[in-house]
Amino acid sequence: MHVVVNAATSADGKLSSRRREQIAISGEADFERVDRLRADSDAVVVGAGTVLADDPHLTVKDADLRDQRVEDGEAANPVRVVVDSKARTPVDAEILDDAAETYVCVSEAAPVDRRMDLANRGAELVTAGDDRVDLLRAFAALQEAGLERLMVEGGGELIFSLFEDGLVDELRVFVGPKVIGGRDAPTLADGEGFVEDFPTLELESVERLDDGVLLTWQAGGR
Ligand SMILES: NC(=O)C1=CN([C@@H]2O[C@H](COP(=O)(O)OP(=O)(O)OC[C@H]3O[C@@H](n4cnc5c(N)ncnc54)[C@H](O)[C@@H]3O)[C@@H](O)[C@H]2O)C=CC1
Ligand SMILES: Nc1nc(O)c(N)c(N[C@@H]2O[C@H](COP(=O)(O)O)[C@@H](O)[C@H]2O)n1
Repeated sequence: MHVVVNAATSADGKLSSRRREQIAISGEADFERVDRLRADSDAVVVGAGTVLADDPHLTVKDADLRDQRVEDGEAANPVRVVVDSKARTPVDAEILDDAAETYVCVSEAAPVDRRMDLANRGAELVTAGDDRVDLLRAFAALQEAGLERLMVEGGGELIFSLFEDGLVDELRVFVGPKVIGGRDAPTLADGEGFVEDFPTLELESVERLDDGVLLTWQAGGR
């Protein structure tokens, strides 16, 4: 399995504002790059916080890229995955439409009726962990289901946990020309934060894109 974390941050490292509303940080060229990365992935993964905040669709926007996937024998869109400990994903969420298959990874603490609602909406449920999703087990289940190339789009809580569990192979960050600010605004890696054994990265490339910069790092675990 190969896990790429992709995100866009403001110049001051925020994923969005303290209101947690979706903000277009990427420009046109970066959104096109993200679309190509989605098209090259088996699954696009987000946390429940991102679903609740953004109601994303997580599909490939360019019809030519979708056609190419179908020509290659794949579904038009990659599988969508939500990491959602308490099964809070709304049943009318965009990611539960029929544009692609959707997996919801829940913990044992997720209420049974919520799990049933999601299953009735066609979601494939993966249960791993007691109070919160055990990412190592959940990702192993995704791999068993044939999902090898994973793209994680956020948000900050999920990205931190993936680094904590040593699950990140590559980090791609578009740093855009905005200052968002705010101590409560989400950053690239939130969670508890590290105080030692900081994950280290190896810089692979730096590319000017739109009015920002794309940084590509290889992640070496902890
Ligand atoms: N600029 C960008 O590229 C992106 C920005 N965003 C922004 O990020 C914000 C959402 O991020 P967050 O609030 O951090 O939520 P998040 O998307 O990281 O989801 C956190 C949730 O994931 C679930 N979860 C289950 N197991 C977990 C585990 N082991 N570790 C961590 N989480 C686990 C929990 O339900 C938790 O509440 C929104 O404001 C959204 O707009 C989100 C994605 C990309
Ligand atoms: N790459 C990137 N740049 C930005 O500026 C962003 N705000 C995001 N957000 C992510 O994209 C998701 C929306 O996807 P759909 O357009 O609905 O398919 C959003 O939920 C974030 O994960 N990404």
